[in-house]
Amino acid sequence: MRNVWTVLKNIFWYYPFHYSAVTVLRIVGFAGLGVLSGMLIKRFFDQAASASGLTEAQLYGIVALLIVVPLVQAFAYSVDLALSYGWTEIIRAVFRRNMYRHVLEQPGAAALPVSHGTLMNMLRTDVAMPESLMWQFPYLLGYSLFALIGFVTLSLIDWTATLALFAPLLLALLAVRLLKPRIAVYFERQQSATDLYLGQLTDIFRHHQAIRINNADGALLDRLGKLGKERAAAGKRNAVFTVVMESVLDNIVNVGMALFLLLIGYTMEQAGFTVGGFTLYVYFLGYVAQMIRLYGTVTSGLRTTEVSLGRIGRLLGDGSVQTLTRYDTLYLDREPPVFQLQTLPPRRLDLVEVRRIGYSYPGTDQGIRDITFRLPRGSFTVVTGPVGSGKTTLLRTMLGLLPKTAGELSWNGERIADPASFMVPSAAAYVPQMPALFSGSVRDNIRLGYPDSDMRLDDAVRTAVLEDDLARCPRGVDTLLGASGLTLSGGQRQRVAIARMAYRQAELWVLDDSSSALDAETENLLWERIDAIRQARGITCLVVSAKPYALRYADQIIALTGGRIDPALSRFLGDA
Ligand SMILES: Nc1ncnc2c1ncn2[C@@H]1O[C@H](COP(=O)(O)OP(=O)(O)OP(=O)(O)O)[C@@H](O)[C@H]1O
Repeated sequence: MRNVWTVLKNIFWYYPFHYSAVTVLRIVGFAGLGVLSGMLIKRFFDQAASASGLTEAQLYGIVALLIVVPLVQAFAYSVDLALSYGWTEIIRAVFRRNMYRHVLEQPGAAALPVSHGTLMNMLRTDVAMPESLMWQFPYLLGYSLFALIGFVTLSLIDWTATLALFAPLLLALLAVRLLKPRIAVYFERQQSATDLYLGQLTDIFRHHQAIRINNADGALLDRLGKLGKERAAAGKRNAVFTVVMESVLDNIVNVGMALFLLLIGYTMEQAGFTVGGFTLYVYFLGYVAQMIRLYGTVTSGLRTTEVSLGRIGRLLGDGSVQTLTRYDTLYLDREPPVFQLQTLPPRRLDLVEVRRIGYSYPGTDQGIRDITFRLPRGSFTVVTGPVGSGKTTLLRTMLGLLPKTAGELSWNGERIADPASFMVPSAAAYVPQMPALFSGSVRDNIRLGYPDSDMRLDDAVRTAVLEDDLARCPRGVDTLLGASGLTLSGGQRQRVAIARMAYRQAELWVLDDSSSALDAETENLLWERIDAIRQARGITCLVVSAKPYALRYADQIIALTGGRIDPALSRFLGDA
C-alpha cells in the first residue's frame, strides 16, 4: 500500500494548486453549503410550525436562500469539473508516456517482462486507477466533514437519535473490512483474463497471414472465443462482487434509516421533537449514506490501485513508482520542439576486437560463451553454424541489444563501455534476421528518420539490388507499402532493410541472414555489390549466412557450435 500513497503524493505535486482548489471546493461546495441548506430547512419548518408562523419577509428570505444555495453549489460543481477533468487526462498521459519511454529505452532484444496483451491492458486501464482514486478523496473529505458537523449539530438536539443515525457507519466499516481482501482477488482475475484476451487479439492481427496460410482461422477464433468468455466471466464476477459490496453498504444504511425513524417517532412523542429537527435529521441522513458509499468506493479504489501498480511494477521493475510518476512537459497546448536527429560524428573503424564475450538467456543455459575474434578495417567475416548455434545471439550481444554477461568489446583499442549506445550509425548499422518495415513509402522506410538525399538513396537502392524491383513500380521509390510492408515479397523486404542499412553510411555493416529469401542470381549480385563498396570505402562486414555465396568473399569465418567457436571449422584473420 506504500506505493499507492507515494504515487498519490507524486500526483498531488503535479498540480498542487488545482488539487487543493478542488478539495476546498468540494468541502465548501458540498459540506459547507450542505450544512447551511440543512440549517435553513430546519429554521423554515420550525418557524412555520410555531404559533407566530412565518412573516412574509422571512418566507421570501428563506426561499431565496434555498434557491441561491443550490445555484452556488451548481457553480462550484462546474468549476470543480473544469479543474479536475483536464488533469485526469494529463495524469494518464504522463503515466502512459513514462511507460512507453521505459519500453523504448530497453535494449532492443530484451524481451518485455510482460506479454503484449498485458502491456495493452496496463496502458488502457491500470494507468487510470491512481488518478481516479485521487479525485475521490476530496469528496470523501467533504462528506466526512459534513457528517462530523451534522453529528455535532444533531447530538445537541437529540443524542440517541444521532447515535442511531451514525450507527450504520460502524457496521459499514466492519463490512468493508471483511470484504476488502476479496476486492483485490476479483480485480486481479479480471485483469489477467483481459491480458490473455488482448494478447490473443494482438497475435491474430500481427500474424494474420501466417494464420490464413496455415488454415488456422477456426482454431484461433475458437481460442479467442474461449478467452473472451473467460474474460467476460471474470469481469462479471468482479462487477457482481462490486455491486454486492455496494448493496451491502446500501442495505446497512437502509436498516439504519428504519431504526432511526423508529427512534425519531418515539422521541418526537416523548420529548416534543420539532418538525424542523426531524427535517434536519432526514436531510443529514442522505449525506451519511453518501459518505458510507464513498468510504466503500475509496477502500476498493485503494485495493485495485495497489493491484494495478503491482502489475505496472512488473514492467517497470525497480523504482517503478518513480519511473511511472516522473513528470515533464506533455506539449498539449503548444508544438513540441522539432526532433533533431542526433547523428553521431563519423567513427572510423580500424579494428574491432571481441574478447571472450558471452551471454546466457535468463533462466536457461542457452546463449554464447567465450567468443573471441577481430574485425580489421575492410574485412569480411562470415558467421556460420547450425540452426540454434548462437549466430544471432552473437551479433545482438556485440551490438548491445543483449547485455553481455562476460568479456569485452573494443573499437580501435578502446573499450566500448556501452555497446547499445555505441554500436549505432555512424559506427555500426544492422539488418536483423526479421527486419521490420512500416507503412509509408519505400523512401520513408529506407530513410527512416534520416535526412532526404536522392544521391544517397540511389546508392542504397543499388547496393541492395532493388533498382529493378522499383523500376517495375509506377511510383518507384515513392511506392506505398501496406501496414508492416505487407505488399512486398520476402526478398524485397530483406532488400529494403539492406538499403536502410546502407543509407546510414556506417563503418561496420552487420547483416543477419539477410539474403535467405533471395534467388541465387540476386544474392550473387548483392554480395558482389556489397564487396565492391567494402573495397572502395573500407567498410567492414560481419555477416551471418548459411549459404555459399557470401562465403566466397569471406576472409574470416567464425563457425559456431552450441554457442562456442569451433576452431576446426573456423578460419581467422591475424592472431585471434
Ligand atoms: N529469448 C530467448 N530465450 C531463451 N533462449 C533463446 C532465446 N532466443 C534464442 N534462444 C536460444 O539460444 C540459442 C541460440 O539462438 P540463436 O537465435 O542465436 O541461434 P542462431 O544460430 O541464430 O539460429 P538460426 O540459424 O535459426 O537463426 C538457441 O538454442 C535458441 O533456442
